[in-house]
Amino acid sequence: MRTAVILVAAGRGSRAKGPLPKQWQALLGQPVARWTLQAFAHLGRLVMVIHPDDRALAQAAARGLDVTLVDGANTRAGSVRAGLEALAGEAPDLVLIQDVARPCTPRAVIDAVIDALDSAPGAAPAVAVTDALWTGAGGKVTGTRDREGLFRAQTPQGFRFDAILSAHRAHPPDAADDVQIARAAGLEVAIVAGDEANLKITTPGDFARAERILKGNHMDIRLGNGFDVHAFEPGDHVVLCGIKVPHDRKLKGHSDADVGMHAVTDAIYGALAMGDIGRHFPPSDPQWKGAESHIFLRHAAQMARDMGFALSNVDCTLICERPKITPHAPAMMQAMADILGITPDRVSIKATTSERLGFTGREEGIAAIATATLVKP
Ligand SMILES: Nc1ccn([C@@H]2O[C@H](COP(=O)(O)OP(=O)(O)OP(=O)(O)O)[C@@H](O)[C@H]2O)c(=O)n1
Ligand SMILES: C[C@](O)(CO)[C@H](O)COP(=O)(O)O
Repeated sequence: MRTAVILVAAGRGSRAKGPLPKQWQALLGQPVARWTLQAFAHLGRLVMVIHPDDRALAQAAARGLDVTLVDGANTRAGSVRAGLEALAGEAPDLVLIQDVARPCTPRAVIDAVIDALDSAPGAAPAVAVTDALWTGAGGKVTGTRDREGLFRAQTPQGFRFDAILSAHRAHPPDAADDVQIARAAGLEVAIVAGDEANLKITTPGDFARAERILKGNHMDIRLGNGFDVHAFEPGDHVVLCGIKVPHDRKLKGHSDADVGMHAVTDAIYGALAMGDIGRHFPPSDPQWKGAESHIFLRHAAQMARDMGFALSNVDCTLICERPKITPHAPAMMQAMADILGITPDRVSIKATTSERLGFTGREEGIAAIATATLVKP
């Protein structure tokens, strides 16, 4: 089935106020219209109907996406008709008609509309009215209405293309939506499950609601990796992931030379795209000479929190022939968790040998590789 999408964007957004029509105003850093276009881009054929004065704004919002711009009319129905006429030559099988002012339409709603068109000429999402309904005048309740069987209509409203084109051509351009026009032409319209998240930005407060919804849809997940190596020198213990482990040599480096903790610290900085330990604690600066490694790790974890991230997990592999790590791993996980401010079940410390190959195989030093996951809800 060839499916086209008409996104109506020719309104003036008078109720939403602001310096520009609502569809061109910014929502989390990009125009409202761009969010809506992105939600439908997978369907391939996009026609956006605009006010002729808004062409530059529309081009900016659609940059990099394949969108045909068509001039609209002074009613919503007139704008939809302009979009339908622009598609008449190519006659797709199905058309979805979407308010560009609905930037949070979930993919499940779009899919449900398309699926319902297998068995009906029209389909549209709606949410059942759950509040009591009143009439009112002069600030007073003047009556009540039965809410049974009432729905709040949403978009996209989907139709077999030929049927809705004929219906629009036969109807004056004054209808509230395309379902009204379809029904006037005798087309059956199936109701599919809408979503409270599928709000239409109508008044100024709706921008903040839409931002909250989009933030929820777009959890920010960051991964970082870290790698470190320290050489052995004469000594009687090593410090690994915060734990003193008896050994016949020690690791060379400032202070505790905790190679595992350094790798985890760099993984966190990496996830934040904030460089590495050397950037925050330059070895050339005397105040950091001999600094203990937990200072670095605490700093990275605090920086993540300050940037709004929760540390979801860290995973560190120590690469050495000796000492044996496994007996100490539970204590290491607890020590790292305490410094990171997370529970030990989110910290993994494990080890491998390098099969006696390379510098770790010759027991010249220990290497560590680590991964960290940060999440901003
Ligand atoms: N002449 C019109 C009027 C509306 N629309 C579009 O239809 C959708 C739903 O309309 P509405 O929310 O009422 O938008 P506006 O007409 O812009 O808002 P207002 O009534 O507050 O001015 C919007 O995406 C709007 O851009 C359109 O393409 N052409
Ligand atoms: C089509 C529509 O979104 C269905 O709810 C709505 O009717 C269009 O917006 P308006 O505020 O009624 O113009």
